[in-house]
Amino acid sequence: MSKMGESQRIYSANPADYKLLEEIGNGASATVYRAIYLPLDDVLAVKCLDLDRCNNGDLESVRRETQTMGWVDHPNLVRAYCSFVVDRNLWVVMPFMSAGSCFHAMKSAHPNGLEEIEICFILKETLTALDYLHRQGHIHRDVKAGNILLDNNGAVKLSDFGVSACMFDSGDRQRCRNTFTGTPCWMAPEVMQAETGYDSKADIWSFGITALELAHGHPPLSQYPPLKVLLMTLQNAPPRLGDKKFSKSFKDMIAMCLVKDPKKRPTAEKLLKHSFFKHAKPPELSLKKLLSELRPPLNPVKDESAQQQLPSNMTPSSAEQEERSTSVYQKGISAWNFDIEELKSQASTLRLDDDETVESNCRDGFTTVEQFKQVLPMKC
Ligand SMILES: Nc1ncnc2c1ncn2[C@@H]1O[C@H](COP(=O)(O)OP(=O)(O)OP(=O)(O)O)[C@@H](O)[C@H]1O
Repeated sequence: MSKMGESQRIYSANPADYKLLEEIGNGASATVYRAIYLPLDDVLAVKCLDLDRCNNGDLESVRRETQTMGWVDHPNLVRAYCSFVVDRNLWVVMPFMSAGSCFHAMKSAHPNGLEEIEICFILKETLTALDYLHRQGHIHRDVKAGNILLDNNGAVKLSDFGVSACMFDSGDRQRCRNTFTGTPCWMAPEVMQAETGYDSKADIWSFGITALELAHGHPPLSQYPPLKVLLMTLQNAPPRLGDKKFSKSFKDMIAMCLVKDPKKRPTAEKLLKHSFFKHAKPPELSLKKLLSELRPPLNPVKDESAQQQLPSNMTPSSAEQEERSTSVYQKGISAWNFDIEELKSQASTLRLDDDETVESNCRDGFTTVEQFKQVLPMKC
């Protein structure tokens, strides 16, 4: 299924036309490589999914991701130029985002978060992508800094449609989904409660959490285990941005996203009109400094050509260390997508008198283990 690229170029479905270079990313389901499309000498990214490692549910998510990536046509969304099967792998060909993800930007240069001017531009572009997706009847369901990609020209694109969902499934407009997915720190309260269902407003909550992640370098509650994140999200007041260094309009915009009742959250379209986004500066003013500070998001350990491109101030051992800490952080978060059964079994073995989490949550409102278990999703 070869397709026209953004630049009106056609990319073939012949693997011999692509030369895979170094690894640039590694997610729960795939490895992403920088690659050259030999007929045009174009640099691209190729996501390789090992189909043998996928069970039926994963295959469905792969099918959805490639399908969504194929039809999206928006400057702030990563689209698939084409996809095809090579041996037991699915290759998805897409534009190469040379500066990597916002998660990578924070880990490599700004562990305590980005500047407001940078965040404002990145969020405005991301929200524009969400507005487009929602108008098409789609929910992204995994909005987070790790899925917001940057290139060295200041382009911002939302990626990873592995868990995105269509609200028009089965031909009917299905406004509410009731499948449990997403990652706990960014997950809206209504998504955690499987029986209530959710819609595109769940992305607005995740967007608010992503704003806090960009401001602090990590999302709220990231220090807690998944089960505790679920419970605290449901029971505690929504997180807020408190730091004096940020503007009132930024704090107010986040507060509008992080309202527990989804009906009271604004749509992406309405949120784009918030005064915070009126201050967004073009990338040459907002992202120039950040982009100049970033190391290329290449895998320095496994690939010699990648190692040659490391800046002189980054020794292989510090690069290795960063890679290790990054992969632990990413796994700790992304793997949660697939750990719902594990969470349920954890909950079933918990006893009120021997678990601090349950005890504290009972103090905060839950009175029985049964009540506590009811917050856990029944579907996944
Ligand atoms: N087009 C691209 N250009 C540059 N880097 C990319 C591109 N696509 C993905 N990456 C990098 O690869 C990483 C993993 O990609 P992706 O998130 O698509 O994989 P995944 O297996 O779906 O991840 P997850 O664990 O979030 O489900 C991203 O975080 C990003 O750093």
